[in-house]
Amino acid sequence: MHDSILHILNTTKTRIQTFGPDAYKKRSQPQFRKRDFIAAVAASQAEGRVPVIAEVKPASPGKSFREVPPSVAADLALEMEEAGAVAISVLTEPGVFRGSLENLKEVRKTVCLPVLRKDFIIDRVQLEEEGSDLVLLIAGILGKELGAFVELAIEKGFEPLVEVHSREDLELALETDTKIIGVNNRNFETLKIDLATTEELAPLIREYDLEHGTSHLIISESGMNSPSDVRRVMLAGADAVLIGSALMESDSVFDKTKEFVQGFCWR
Ligand SMILES: O=P(O)(O)OC[C@@H](O)[C@@H](O)c1c[nH]c2ccccc12
Repeated sequence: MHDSILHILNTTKTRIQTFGPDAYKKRSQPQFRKRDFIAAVAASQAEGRVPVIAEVKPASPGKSFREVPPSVAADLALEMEEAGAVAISVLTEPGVFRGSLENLKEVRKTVCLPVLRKDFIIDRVQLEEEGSDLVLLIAGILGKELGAFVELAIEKGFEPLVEVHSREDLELALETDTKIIGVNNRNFETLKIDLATTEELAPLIREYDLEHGTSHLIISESGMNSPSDVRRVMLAGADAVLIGSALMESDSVFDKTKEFVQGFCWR
């Protein structure tokens, strides 16, 4: 693991210990009607759009994009929605990524799209926090506990998105009940991007599904800067893409999102 990721895991652990489980209000079920991400992806494809999950990301390791208080998060998400994004991802990790649960809450109140909570979930108590439609669970971090976290997430009313980066991660993911697998093109040890990660893993997921009569939605995550990057991962078998930095760095989040959404016809 890269130092910045280890730092995040440590501070997350400390935060949970400091505030203690009592600080987390139990989510009353059903908390709200979950927005159907899988249906949204199908609708987007049927309309000829590229399904883009657009990410509200104030910063990333070693890089700061912009100050994002909740009102700005909501405005950005609205621009993304109006430009045709299929869902919004909101960073809630408060240290390195400078996200917040307030941003998540404000975004979900403002847009009609499904919302993904992007964080480092390492403790069950985090699944009692602010609601979202989808929650990210990272196979490389949860390891053998992944299956139990997927079950709990489902029980709590979230749609899990299990993130993988290697064949070992993928094996763990395929043993769980997740319907959505995110292939992260960024290596958590070096933080380097390689879109070939999707080219390697997406076909393995397709093969698995054919053999087992199952069906997984594949999201290619990280490192896409242009419609041609998106084309590459879609041709490799991704159903949708997750883009943060390229949008946050642009002068117009609306225009940039639109560029990706309208990108090309891949069929
Ligand atoms: O900014 P990018 O390269 O477009 O990447 C977005 C998203 O994939 C990335 O933020 C991400 C993927 N997995 C994560 C896990 C935690 C925090 C962040 C992430």
